[in-house]
Formats: sequence, structure tokens, C-alpha cells
Amino acid sequence: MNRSACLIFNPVAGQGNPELELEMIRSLLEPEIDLDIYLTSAEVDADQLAQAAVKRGVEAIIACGGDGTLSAAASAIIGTGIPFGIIARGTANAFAAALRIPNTIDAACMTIVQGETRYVDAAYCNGKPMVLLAGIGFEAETVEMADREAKKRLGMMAYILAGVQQLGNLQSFQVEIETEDKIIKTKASAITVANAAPPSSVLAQGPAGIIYDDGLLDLTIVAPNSKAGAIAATIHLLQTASMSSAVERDDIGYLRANQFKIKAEPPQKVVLDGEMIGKTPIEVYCVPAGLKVFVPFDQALSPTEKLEGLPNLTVETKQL
Ligand SMILES: Nc1ncnc2c1ncn2[C@@H]1O[C@H](COP(=O)(O)OP(=O)(O)OP(=O)(O)O)[C@@H](O)[C@H]1O
Repeated sequence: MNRSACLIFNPVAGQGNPELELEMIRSLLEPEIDLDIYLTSAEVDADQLAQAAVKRGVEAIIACGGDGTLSAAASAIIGTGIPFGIIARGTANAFAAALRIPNTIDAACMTIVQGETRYVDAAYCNGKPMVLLAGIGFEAETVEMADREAKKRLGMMAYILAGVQQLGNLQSFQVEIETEDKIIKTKASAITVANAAPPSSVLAQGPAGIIYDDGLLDLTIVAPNSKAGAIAATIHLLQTASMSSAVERDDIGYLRANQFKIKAEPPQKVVLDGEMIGKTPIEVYCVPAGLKVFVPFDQALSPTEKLEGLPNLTVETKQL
């Protein structure tokens, strides 16, 4: 008997041809999986469709669209244990990159067909589900500037251009960050709280690698004191992200915790998984192992040790 799944498809996401893309997905998945297909509309979003699918007791949910669609669908699935398939067709595709899921339609479909799953953490920010990150300040201003029309025309460049434009009027603010055991007060231009983040989310890259299944959130504080400092800090974050090392600049800080309460003065705009949600204050907490996601076969089990290649290696199994 075939497996079954609810497929939630956003027909306006990305820059491709939605009819052809849906046809391709059906031809790749339907030999193995019976699909119940629902299209999002301006009125009915992916979270409503996913909530209804959860109520119907579906075997799996597959979401196909940009980051907005993927996070909206994921939000209804957190804590349900229903396996979640991701087919990214957006501009930034941060969701797939952060969870290391292929971002081409055929490889994403193969991942779902293979059927390997892995638990990853999720989070809630001001009561709203979060899979990737909450950005305060600079990032939120940049996302707001890159509107759908600009993204259609320019793709990823829309975000980069908005970021460059935004550097010109870099604002800093007072911030208070509270964890279970600390209250930190400082000045900043950007605060990012990440559950999972792709390397392209530069402002999240303070720590040496963001771990998305450790039950903790990673917070990065970027506090440059000039436009030149902001550029230098960004370049440093790009370098450390590509080498998976932690930052070493006085104007960048980071910490890990299970939850954060953040206040800013003046209040700052907040972007949550790519969508504007209003202004600070925010409260974010992690939901360990909140999502069960289809992942490529080689990631289903993360290796707990690596010994091969060590010089003169011998490994002896002890008799217990
Ligand atoms: N049929 C539709 N017509 C108009 N808007 C829609 C429709 N379906 C979904 N939407 C809207 O699309 C938005 C989500 O878009 P999504 O993020 O998936 O794609 P994108 O903007 O192309 O990608 P990215 O976020 O990577 O730039 C939501 O705001 C949702 O309300």
C-alpha cells in the first residue's frame, strides 16, 4: 500500500512556473505517495491548511513554497510528531538551507520519497511558532524593504540591495536581554535569536555553528559604532560562518539559552521566519525536538564519533 500525505502548495511563491512545478512534484511523488493536494490563496494560508490536515489525522504533511509557506505549515505541525516534507520554491530558501535539505525540486522530492526523518528543535516567539530565527533591528528593516514585487524582479538581490541601502541609515538601540540566569544590557544595531539558520543569515552567525537539535537557541548581538564598522562586522561574520568558527570582535557577542526575553529602547521592528510581526519586546523559548522532518539519508543519523583516519588507530571492543 502506498504512503499518503497532504501536499500544501503556494502557487505564487518563487520565480518559476507553478503549473509545471506542481506537475513535476506529482510525477516524482505520486508513484510512491498518495497526495491530497491543497493550494494556498490570499485568504487561506498554509498554516490553516496544515491545521486542518493535522485534524484529519494525515500520515504526513508536505509544504511547497517560499519560507513564508514552509514556516506557516510547520507552525501547525510543531509537537504533533507528524513527519514534515519540505520542497523549497522561494527566493531565499533559508528554511531548506538551515535544515540542510536540498533546494531543487527533484532532490527535495527524493528526500521525501526515501522517507528518512530526523527530529529538530522548534521555538515560539511571542506565542507564534518559529523554526528559523527572529531578527530585531537591522534584519527586520531589510526584510521590510525587500517587497514581493522587488523579489519577483531581482530574486535574492532584492535582499542584498535592501541590506546595502539599510547600512546607510544604521540605527542603534538600547537592549535588555534576559535568560533563565542573566540580564544583559548593551547597545546594538541587530539582535538575532536563531533556532536554525542558513549561512546566508549572516547576522545570526556569532557562535561557531548553530545547532538545531540541542534544545537551545543561539543569540547574536551585532553592535558596530559606524557604517565602516558594520561592514567590517558583516565581513567577519561571513568569514566565521564559512569556517564554522565563533566570532572574535568586540562589537559582536553571542550566547546560548533555552529562552530569552528581549526589550529594546526605542522599540524595534521584529521579523520572524521572514515575516514582519511587529515590534519588541519579545519572548522566545525553544521546543526541543518539536518537528520531525524528512531529511536526506546521510543526515538521518548524525554520527556520534569519527575515528577513522587517526594515525596507528586500533579500536578494541571491551567484553562487558
Ligand atoms: N494564491 C495566493 N495568492 C496571493 N498570495 C498568496 C497565495 N498563496 C499564498 N500567498 C501569500 O504568500 C505569502 C508566502 O509566500 P512565500 O514566502 O511562500 O513565497 P515567496 O515570498 O516567493 O518566498 P520567499 O519568502 O523565499 O521570498 C503569504 O503571505 C501568503 O499569504
